[in-house]
Amino acid sequence: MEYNPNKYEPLNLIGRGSFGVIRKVRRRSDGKIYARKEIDYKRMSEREKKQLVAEVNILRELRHPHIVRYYERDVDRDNCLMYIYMEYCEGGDLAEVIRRYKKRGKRFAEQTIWKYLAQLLLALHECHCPGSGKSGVRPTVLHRDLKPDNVFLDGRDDVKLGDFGLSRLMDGSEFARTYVGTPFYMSPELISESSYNEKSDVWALGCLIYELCTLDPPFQAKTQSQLAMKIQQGAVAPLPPQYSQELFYIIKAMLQVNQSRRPTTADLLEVPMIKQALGEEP
Ligand SMILES: CNC(=O)c1c(C)[nH]c(/C=C2\C(=O)Nc3ccc(Cl)cc32)c1C
Repeated sequence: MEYNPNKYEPLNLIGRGSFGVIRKVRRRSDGKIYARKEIDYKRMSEREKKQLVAEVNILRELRHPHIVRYYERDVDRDNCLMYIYMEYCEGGDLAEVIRRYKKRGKRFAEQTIWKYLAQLLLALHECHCPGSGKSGVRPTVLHRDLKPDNVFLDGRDDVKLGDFGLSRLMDGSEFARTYVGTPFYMSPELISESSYNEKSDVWALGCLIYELCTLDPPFQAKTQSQLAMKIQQGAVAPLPPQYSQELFYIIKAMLQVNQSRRPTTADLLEVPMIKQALGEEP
């Protein structure tokens, strides 16, 4: 399909992914608003380009109410740019909301945290257990980069998992080069260099839910080696008193250092409080 520069009207920049920018765009034919990720593949190796295309093809098939929808892609060969057109989430990313709450001394309501946890579990379950939802059978997709910056809010205050698995494109070295910020959500098994798996996504989700309660990650340190030690010890400080023991219990279960004792998304979706939080879903 030939690149059509006039199909979408570029609007303002709204975000920055780990290898490209996100721009708000308007489709000229019907005025509909989308988010466009603009990937500069000038410096990518042939292998990475092939992986990127394969990755986008898998991600385009992920159809779920709590996964940011991929619509189409386009390639501007003259400028070595790949455009990925996705669902626009007017609430922005969760990292920005956490920053805002911290600045204003606000806290998330416990009910909201259960709702976000339940919705993100459904999204992760759709990725980990292909064919569990309505979409057809396909390979397991591991998110690998679950963090507040990659969770987006729509206009109804529902959360959507975004920026899928593209970090998998980088092999060890490049991922390190491309990865920005401190790996607060890195799991113990990733630190001990065993393989990343579904339980590593559950660990990252546990870190994210803990951060919604305290507005800080569960493990923090001045240096990466001190951070690694804290993660491998796995000591989780209590939540602020306004939150229930049930919430703390589920977070501690997700932050089990021993991944064989960590619950799967299927296990967690059976928890009564999670079922109750989903009960409100249409
Ligand atoms: C300040 N930026 C924002 O408020 C913001 C808004 C309104 N939307 C976004 C981001 C996305 C958005 O709206 N849709 C997306 C699909 C995939 C990815 Cl990786 C990101 C987005 C952002 C970062």
